[in-house]
Amino acid sequence: MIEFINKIPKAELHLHIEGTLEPKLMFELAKRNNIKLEYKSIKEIKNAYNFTNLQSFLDIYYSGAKVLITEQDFYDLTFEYLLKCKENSIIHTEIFFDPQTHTSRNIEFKTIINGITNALEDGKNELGISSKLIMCFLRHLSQEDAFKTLEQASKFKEKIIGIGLDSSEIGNPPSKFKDVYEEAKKLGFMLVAHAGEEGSYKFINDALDILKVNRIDHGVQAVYNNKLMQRLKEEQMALTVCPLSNTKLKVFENMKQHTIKQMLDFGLNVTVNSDDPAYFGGYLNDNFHAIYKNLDLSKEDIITLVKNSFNSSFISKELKKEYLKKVDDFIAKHTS
Ligand SMILES: Nc1ncnc2[nH]cnc12
Ligand SMILES: [Zn+2]
Repeated sequence: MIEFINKIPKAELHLHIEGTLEPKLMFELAKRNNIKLEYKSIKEIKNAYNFTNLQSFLDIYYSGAKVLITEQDFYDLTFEYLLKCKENSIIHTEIFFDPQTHTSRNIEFKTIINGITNALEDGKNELGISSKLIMCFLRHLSQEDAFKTLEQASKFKEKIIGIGLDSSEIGNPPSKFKDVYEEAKKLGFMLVAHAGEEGSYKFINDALDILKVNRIDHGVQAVYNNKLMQRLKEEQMALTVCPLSNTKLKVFENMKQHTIKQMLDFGLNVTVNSDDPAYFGGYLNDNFHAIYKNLDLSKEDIITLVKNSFNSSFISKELKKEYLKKVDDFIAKHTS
């Protein structure tokens, strides 16, 4: 089964590109850009990745991102992730980026987006991996700041498929960003938002009702409300669940406590994703291995999760059909 998991063609829908910054590249970029890191070795960095909750991670994650300065840095970061996609049999990926993390350090918007999208183009041509880019607003900042970021993005509209919302969930409800989401929708962006990661399940309802999102990122708190579970099932709302992230950030004490199998059995449209793999100890296949081993998933469960990812992606109907056929062909070849 591990071989089947490793090789089945997959889509990833919840991945922060800044969260793929491996300690080795962090050191290289720090050296290249003459930046002094707080850590003396890769081992020391890895030891610091001992999180107690979302905020304890975010502090370290934003600090790590300071080594990203030039277009080449963003290119290298992104291309390195695409090589991981190849290793993980990911044939389509939808990537988040956090422009405010960088523009607040006086890095130009065009430096960030050109570095990332040039790598994505090369990833398509050289590795055969298709991709979409989703711009996230940092929810600990103001809606006014989000509006400024939306304005900066307008010149690059054709490179960005959608808008997302991330960072510290508690204390920063979806309602804070109602107007900017309304504007983004008018401009034609797809809409997603982190909701119900460690914040209340009510934020999931709010992301749906107030922000009008097309997908929910995480959404694992939904299991605490039957009415919401029923709604998510009826709407077949996509939930981009990130198992290793959830255990690393103590949303669940350990993988045996994770509710993804319960959500799947209830009939929810759940997908598996890696969130910030360089910080959480594993890429997409590692996430699949962890839930497979700890939650007694069947082969059918794995197939459903994989198909859900393609069905919930923002690619065209034609490409969806093509990719789902690849999945079916793979299954046929590996079931006999
Ligand atoms: N898991 C996560 N939740 C909220 N914001 C994030 N930014 C990067 N990873 C995140
Ligand atoms: Zn995330």
